[in-house]
Amino acid sequence: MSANAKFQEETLKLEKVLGEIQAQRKAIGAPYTGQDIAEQVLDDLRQQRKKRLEIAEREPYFGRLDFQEEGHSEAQPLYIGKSGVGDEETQKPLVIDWRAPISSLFYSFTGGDPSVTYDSPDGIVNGRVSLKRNLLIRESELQRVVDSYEEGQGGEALATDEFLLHRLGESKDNKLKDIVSTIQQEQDAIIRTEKNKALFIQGVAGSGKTTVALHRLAYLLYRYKDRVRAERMMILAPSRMFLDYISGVLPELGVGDIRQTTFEEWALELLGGTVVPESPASSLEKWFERKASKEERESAPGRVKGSAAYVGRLREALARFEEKLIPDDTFSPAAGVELQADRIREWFREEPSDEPVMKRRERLLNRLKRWMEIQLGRARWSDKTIKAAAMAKWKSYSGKIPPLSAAEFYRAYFPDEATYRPAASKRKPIVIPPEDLPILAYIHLQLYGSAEPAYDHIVIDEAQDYSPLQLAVLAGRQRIPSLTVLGDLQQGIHDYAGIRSWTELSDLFAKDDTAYYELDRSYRSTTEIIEFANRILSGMEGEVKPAVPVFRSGDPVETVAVEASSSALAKEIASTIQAWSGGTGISTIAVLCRTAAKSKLLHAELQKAGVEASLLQADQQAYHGGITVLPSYLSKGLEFDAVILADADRESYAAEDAKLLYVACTRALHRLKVLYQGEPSALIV
Ligand SMILES: Nc1ncnc2c1ncn2[C@@H]1O[C@H](COP(=O)(O)OP(=O)(O)OP(=O)(O)O)[C@@H](O)[C@H]1O
Repeated sequence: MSANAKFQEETLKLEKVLGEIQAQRKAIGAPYTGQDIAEQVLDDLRQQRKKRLEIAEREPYFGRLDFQEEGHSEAQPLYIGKSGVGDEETQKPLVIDWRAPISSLFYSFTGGDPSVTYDSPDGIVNGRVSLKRNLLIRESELQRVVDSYEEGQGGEALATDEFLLHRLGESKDNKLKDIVSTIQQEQDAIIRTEKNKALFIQGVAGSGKTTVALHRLAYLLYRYKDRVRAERMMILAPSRMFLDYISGVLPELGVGDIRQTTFEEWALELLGGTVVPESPASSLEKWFERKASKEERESAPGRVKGSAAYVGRLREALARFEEKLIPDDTFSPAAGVELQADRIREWFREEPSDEPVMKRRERLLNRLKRWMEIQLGRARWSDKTIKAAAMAKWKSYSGKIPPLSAAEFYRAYFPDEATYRPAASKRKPIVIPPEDLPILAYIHLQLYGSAEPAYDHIVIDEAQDYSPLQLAVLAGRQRIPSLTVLGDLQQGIHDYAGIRSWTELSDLFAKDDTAYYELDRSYRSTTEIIEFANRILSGMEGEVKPAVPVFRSGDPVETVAVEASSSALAKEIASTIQAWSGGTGISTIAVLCRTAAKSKLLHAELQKAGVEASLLQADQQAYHGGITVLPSYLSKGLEFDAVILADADRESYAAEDAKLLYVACTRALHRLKVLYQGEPSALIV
């Protein structure tokens, strides 16, 4: 069939599907505003469906796979889209949800042998693929039809996926996008991994970790409909700004209501406003605005206090506390009415051991109250004086089992290590160093538990910056381990608090409960940029894994010496920005400096040179796109069409700064320019 005929065929198909979607959408009326609760619930579902149909109307599907199931006489064309749409009359699927078992064929089939199998809820299904077609539909218009496999046409899928390259070549705005139409085989395997695993993903910069984790959440909600709820899922990311950057992906995948927060916010909420951390900006400054030695980073409080060994010490202290909780005193609410300490201890042990300590304490005290009521008998209990005296005894006994707060507990059991000052008053929060926050969260959960239900699934992004303690705190909020933990050790610029190897985290789980994947293909940057970044990696200590580029060629990376004056630097940057902005498909540009202080100076200098740029700082809530000046350590996780590294000199990026320089360079999609004044960093020569 000619390309024209294919286009015609697909145009007709699209008209038919759009007609059906529109009819279904129109049949759902305006939102219900009445008081009937049952009707409200039903309408909520209807409105959710309407939203999905609206998304589907813009782009109903992106792929077609012609599949002949074993035992069937002919191949069926399957259209795959972001959500499934059925023909209301025939009840047959018009569009199949990308998360459906059969859709996995679209992602896993890359040509070669057309005999394929996929896992369905009823078992393995065998069959043959005769066509794999990509369709680009934008705003309900068919724009491109590209076959990546057609039976009898050579047999091999195109070596480089034209569709993928087209997508990667596009310029980016200030938000991460979904990738349903071009999910790659190795990414699909991660997305579809079974729910009950602590899944660890080590992936090079730009390998799609964040994107894949978000798609996995959408998949789990679809696959485990009956067991998983969006309200019981959580995404943890390093900052509010990063959360804003990824905020568009889930709604586009038809997923709402998932809690998206940072570990810090989550833990502070858990502790109910009793503590506040020292400013995070000042802690970043401590590690990035001046050089910290290797020894300093290695023995940093975050490393020591976040280690698995420290979790062990906390656990042991909590066990000691519990052991000694019941005092040796006899409880005697009235003359001749006594309960020995051993008996009370027995009662305490009878409380369910999976309940937090303080809940058990409360139940025990209530039991004592009931006991004393029975022992005193109705006549004496109704005597006000006797009752008041007994209650006073009960109160004084309760006071011997004090309900310690987490902060009080840590001070009592680790007096040399809890360096914060006690609260000035009950209403004032205690100011704590950042490394104590996970400790207090851990203690609080053991003592008091949480009012929230357990989490069905937790995603932790940039997990190389997490300590074993932080992960232990989170895992404690699940009944069964179900986590997606992703990061890149090669980008571990916060190693003063994070890990050196994934086993530090995975060792917290039973072997059978864990799964580990590596992603080494990088989709973000051009081959030239990836090769440049890989050279920086090779200067790093220990085992390094270079990123493998998808073959997408761009302009060479330029390394330019600039005259040693701030105005010369600003002039060079201004002219680069001007050249790049001239219709080369570049809309976001980052100018990266080694520190926040330098970024501020350069930003002012650029303004003088007539460049309209925004300055991005540590406490920022959102990244707005356009031209941005920021310190390189804040660029982690983000991406820009083009990056200018303003100060790649020997002093700014010494050998131990390889990770930071790697992060900075791998933010660029299409263009990278590296400037230095004086001697260039040894990492780039
Ligand atoms: N299969 C894919 N199809 C199209 N684009 C993709 C694909 N996989 C990843 N990308 C793109 O690559 C870029 C990097 O993705 P993402 O930010 O998720 O990677 P990451 O591994 O989390 O990166 P980093 O660790 O460097 O922050 C994004 O622009 C994303 O859209």
